[in-house]
Amino acid sequence: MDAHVNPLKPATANSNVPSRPSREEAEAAVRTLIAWAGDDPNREGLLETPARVAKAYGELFAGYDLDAKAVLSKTFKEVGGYDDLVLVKGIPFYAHCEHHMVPFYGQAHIAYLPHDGVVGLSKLARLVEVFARRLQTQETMTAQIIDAINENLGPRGAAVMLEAEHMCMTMRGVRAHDVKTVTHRFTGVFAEDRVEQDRFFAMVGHR
Ligand SMILES: Nc1nc2c(ncn2[C@@H]2O[C@H](COP(=O)(O)OP(=O)(O)OP(=O)(O)O)[C@@H](O)[C@H]2O)c(=O)[nH]1
Ligand SMILES: [Zn+2]
Repeated sequence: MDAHVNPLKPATANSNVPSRPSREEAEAAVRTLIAWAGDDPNREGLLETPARVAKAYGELFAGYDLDAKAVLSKTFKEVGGYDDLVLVKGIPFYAHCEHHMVPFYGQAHIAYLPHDGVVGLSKLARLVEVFARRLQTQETMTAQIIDAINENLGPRGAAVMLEAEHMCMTMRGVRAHDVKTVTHRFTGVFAEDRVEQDRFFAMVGHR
């Protein structure tokens, strides 16, 4: 998926904030953080780092320039009358927690019960990218994914589960290793029917 992300997005493309600082300002901020960490931004090994970090941010936070509606715009109706559950499980994602700006990463499992056609399977993985490549909480990301599915596909039901490890809990802070945070949300038939929920959990393989 990374190959489709533009690492050099223009500084003006974000509609969520009034304006972005220039690339030069972003690089200066990185130099400040290097000095704040205790190193010398002028030593040889760090000279190009601000430029690399700015470029990396273009990739890691590309989600601000991605649009869920565009990702889910194309559907297919010719599926032989198939209208049962579609589950795409184990979609890997890397996000950054909005509290510490360090990664949390794991897998997303997305299911829906089609109403009027199905969406290309890759689009569900792309949808995860739209929201993962931002400053996030796991709860917000879970809600945003299912809201986008409901708004754009109008399914009879949808289910989203995220399982993630938060590096702000492992490499700093409480240093609780191997802790997984699980969030899930059900809407439509999945919210109303425990049998559908259990089917989702069983198919995801969640114990
Ligand atoms: N609910 C939720 N909390 C998160 C997420 N990512 C990080 N956090 C938590 O955000 C909280 C921020 O707590 P604060 O007390 O403001 O910050 P802090 O002093 O750095 O907290 P510690 O991590 O406990 O050292 C921490 O408990 C994190 O574990 C997330 O996706 N969802
Ligand atoms: Zn955090």
